[in-house]
Amino acid sequence: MNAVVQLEHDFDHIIEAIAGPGIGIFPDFIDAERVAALRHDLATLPPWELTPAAIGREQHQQTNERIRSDKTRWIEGDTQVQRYYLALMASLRQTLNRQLFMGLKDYECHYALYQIGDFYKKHLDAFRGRSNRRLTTVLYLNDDWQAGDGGELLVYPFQHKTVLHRIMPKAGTLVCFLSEDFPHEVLPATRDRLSIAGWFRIDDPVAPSLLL
Ligand SMILES: O=C(O)CCC(=O)C(=O)O
Ligand SMILES: [Fe+2]
Repeated sequence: MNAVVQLEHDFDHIIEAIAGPGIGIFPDFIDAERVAALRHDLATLPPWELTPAAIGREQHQQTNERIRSDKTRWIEGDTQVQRYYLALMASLRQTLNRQLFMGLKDYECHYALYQIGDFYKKHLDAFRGRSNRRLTTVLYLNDDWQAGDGGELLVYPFQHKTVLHRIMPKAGTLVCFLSEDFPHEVLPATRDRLSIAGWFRIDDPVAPSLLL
């Protein structure tokens, strides 16, 4: 049984979460060995390949260190473990399309490095009718993360100020949510915080949203 098939089982929980509340948190989504390989892949990138992250729409990207201060690098399948992760997400995309008719056309993702004190202020990943990002995924790569290390992802219900989820960025945990529906922010940490943020996209941003 290969790894992708092995993880099919976990997709059931993702499907249920997206069809239900629109968000799910999945500890141990990826085995420790593969998480370690991804972490190593990111940690050994030449430093100049990690660049200040951009915000805004694709055509009008700008960096704004008041909103976010992490550094990112797109994952394009340069290494075996990158190809594994992209294949796994391709398989998830097919499952989402088959079971929820989401019409997801592709997936883009990047490594993100938040160094000590880095943050990403409260934001939405997509604005209705103005972005083709439909579903956000974040996979954390941090071994032995402790409560005192900070760096939590805070997720809010749409247009509410109370925190819905407070998520520690522990190795192997995947967070998955509808990009237009959940404002979220990354708190500063006292150690480096490594992750892969990704987005499933549709072709046409003005197409009607999934009706659940
Ligand atoms: O790293 C995280 O927990 C979330 C990152 C994020 O919100 C983003 O890249 O849009
Ligand atoms: Fe985000």
